[in-house]
Amino acid sequence: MSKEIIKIEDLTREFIMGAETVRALRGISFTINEGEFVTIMGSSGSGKSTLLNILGCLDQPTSGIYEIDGVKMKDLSKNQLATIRNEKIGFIFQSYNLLARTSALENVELPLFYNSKVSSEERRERAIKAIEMVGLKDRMDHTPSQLSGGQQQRVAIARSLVNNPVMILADEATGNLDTRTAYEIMSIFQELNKQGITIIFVTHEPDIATFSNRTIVLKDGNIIQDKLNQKVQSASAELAKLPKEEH
Ligand SMILES: Nc1ncnc2c1ncn2[C@@H]1O[C@H](COP(=O)(O)OP(=O)(O)OP(=O)(O)O)[C@@H](O)[C@H]1O
Repeated sequence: MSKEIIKIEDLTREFIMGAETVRALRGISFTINEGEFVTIMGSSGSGKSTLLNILGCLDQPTSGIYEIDGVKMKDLSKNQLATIRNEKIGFIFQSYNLLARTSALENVELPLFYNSKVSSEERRERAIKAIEMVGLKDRMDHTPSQLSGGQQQRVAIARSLVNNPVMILADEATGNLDTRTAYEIMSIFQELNKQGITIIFVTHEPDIATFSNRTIVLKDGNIIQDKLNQKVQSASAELAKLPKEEH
């Protein structure tokens, strides 16, 4: 049986806005096993980003339990949470969040600068390996402005991998990309998932969710659906079906 990596129980998050309380999450519960590829869907304002921020230890719930690998996040200090964020979780955002005047390789090396156990040689080696995994070795000296959107997102994926995270959290990671590029990125995620990395992926797009194994749907801060996808599509197979690009 696979190991439970995430456990959420009766989780709430409220924001006090003057006299009003916004109940962004209203007591949700689920578990995620190691190796799952989960998409989180729901309309605007349903609580997706709030949930992802809590899962990424960027925010604390108002009440309820959040455990990673059996450890309760609310028992940890700020420093311990920062270590978990840096060593266990890879983050990928819609807007790539790369440093502008810095090469792809140096962007990927960045998370390792905070890891005093890693020497500069090892840092470089690991960054090159991560860049290779996303198929960008021939572009590693380019800065973000010299790369396409899809290539920039690959750099961001490589950066998220360099610390060997146990899970990747992605927030609308294909939101700025055309269909072909989005499918290319999804095929990289599927490949990483095959290698055992747990992926939690927030998206608005139902076709993107078909590439994951399980979909959780939020509405007004509640889970209204949580089910395994009966037919998981292969992103590389779907990519091959798209009309050829014209140049
Ligand atoms: N920092 C905050 N302060 C006050 N209210 C907030 C805050 N963050 C989120 N909210 C509110 O919580 C609710 C859920 O927001 P959230 O950003 O999680 O939704 P979402 O599903 O990610 O939406 P979108 O798809 O538009 O990004 C919304 O009503 C939002 O206005």
